[in-house]
Amino acid sequence: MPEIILSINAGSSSVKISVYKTPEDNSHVPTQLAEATIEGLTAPPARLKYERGDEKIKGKELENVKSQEDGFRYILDHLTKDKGLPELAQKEDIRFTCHRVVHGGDYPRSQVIDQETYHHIEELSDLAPLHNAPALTIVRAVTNILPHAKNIAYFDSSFHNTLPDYICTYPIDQGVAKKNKLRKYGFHGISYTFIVHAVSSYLKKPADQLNIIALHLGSGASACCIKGGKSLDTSMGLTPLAGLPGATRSGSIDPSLMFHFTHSAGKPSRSSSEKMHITEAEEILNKNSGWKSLTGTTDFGKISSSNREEDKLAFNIFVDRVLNYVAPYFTKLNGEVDALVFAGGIGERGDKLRQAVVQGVKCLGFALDEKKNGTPVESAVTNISASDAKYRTLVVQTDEQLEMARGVLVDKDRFVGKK
Ligand SMILES: Nc1ncnc2c1ncn2[C@@H]1O[C@H](COP(=O)(O)OP(=O)(O)O)[C@@H](O)[C@H]1O
Ligand SMILES: CC(=O)OP(=O)(O)O
Ligand SMILES: [Mg+2]
Repeated sequence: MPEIILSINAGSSSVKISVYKTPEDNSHVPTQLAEATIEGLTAPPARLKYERGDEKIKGKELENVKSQEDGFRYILDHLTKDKGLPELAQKEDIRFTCHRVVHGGDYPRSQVIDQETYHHIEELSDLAPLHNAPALTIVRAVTNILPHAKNIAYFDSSFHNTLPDYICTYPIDQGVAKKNKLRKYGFHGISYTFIVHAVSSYLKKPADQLNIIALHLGSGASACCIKGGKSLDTSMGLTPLAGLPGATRSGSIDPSLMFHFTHSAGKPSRSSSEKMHITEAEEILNKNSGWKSLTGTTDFGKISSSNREEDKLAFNIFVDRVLNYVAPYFTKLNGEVDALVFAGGIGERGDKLRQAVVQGVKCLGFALDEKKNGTPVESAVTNISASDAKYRTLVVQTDEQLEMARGVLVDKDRFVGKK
C-alpha cells in the first residue's frame, strides 16, 4: 500500500512542504502529489504558493503567518482540507515526516528523531541560530499533531563529511577546537546532494565521476567544490554565517570587526529566549546585516532590477563575493569541471546575477547564451551555456524536499523498527 511522506524544508525565509506517495514497486522514486511554499518570512507579509496537478495558487498573502511553525501549521491545514488530495484527507494518513535540519554536527547521515537526537539537535541550535530552532518548533508540532508519524532528520551538514582535515580545520588552539568541536561543517548539503543526482542523470555520467562548482544562492548562500561527487570544499563554516553574504547575514568579515562595531557584542541579544541563545554580535551579523542592512529589503529580485545606488552596491558585492569562490574552486578541480551550477531562489531566478558572475569567469572558458539565460527555467536541469563555451553552465531547480523523500525510500529499512 502506498504511504504518504511529508517533506518539510524550513529555510531562513521560507517553509517548503511537499507531499509524496511511496511507489508500489521497489524503485526509489516517490510520486509528488502536492507542493506548498510559504515565502517572505523575512519580508512580510508571507505569501503562499501551492501546486497540486493543475490546481495552482500563486502569491496569496498571509497576514498571520510570521514564523516557520506558523507556516507549517497553515500548510498542514491547507493540505488536509484540499478535496483534490484524497490521499491526505486526515492527518493520520501521514506515515513519514522528513525535516531539513541545517546543523547536524557530526551526524554523517539522516536520523530518526528520538529523544536523544532531538536533544542533540537542540544543543547544536546555537550554531545555526536562524535554522535549527525553527526546525525544532516544527518537529515538536509534528510530535503533537501527528504522533503516529515517523520523524526523520536530514542534515545540511552531512554532505560535507568528506571535507579533508586541512580544509575543515581552523588554525586555532587544537585542544580548544577538538573539545568544542570547532571546525568547518558546511551546509546546503541536501541541495548539493540533489544537484549531484540531477547533473549525473542529465549528463549521463556516474555521480562519483562528477566535478562541479555549485552555487546555492538563496536567503542563505553558499558555494561548494564537488570532486568525484563529494564535497571537497565549501564556503560556509562552523555556522551558516561564514562565506557569502545573504538576505540578513553578513557572510565572512574580519573577525575583529565586531569589537569595533559595538562594545556590547558579547552580551545576550534582546531576542535571546529559551529557544535561541544568541549574543548581540550574532544577532547583528545573522539577522541585521546582508541585503537587509544595505538596501532595506531582503528581496534580491527587487535589488537586481533596481537603479538605486544602494541596490547596485549590494548586487556588485554579491557578484564579487561569489567570484571569490568560483576561480579558486576551478583550480582545486584542476580545471576538470563538468559544470558550474546555479541553484536556490537567486541562482534559479536571478538571470542578471548569473550573467554578471559568468562574465567574471569568462577568461576561464565560461560563457552564457543570453536568450537561454533570460528564459525562466522549467526543467530540473537547464543548460544556459553559449554554444562555443569551453565549460558548461547549468541552472538546477534544486528540490531539497524530493531529496529527503528519496532518502526515506532508500533508508526505509533502517528507520523501521526504531521509534
Ligand atoms: N526573480 C528573482 N531574482 C533574483 N532573486 C530572486 C528572485 N525571486 C526571488 N529571489 C530571491 O530568492 C531568495 C529566496 O531563495 P530560497 O532559496 O527560496 O530561500 P531560502 O533560503 O529561504 O530557502 C530571496 O532572497 C528572494 O529575494
Ligand atoms: C543553510 C542556509 O543558510 O539555509 P537557507 O539558505 O535555507 O537559509
Ligand atoms: Mg533554502
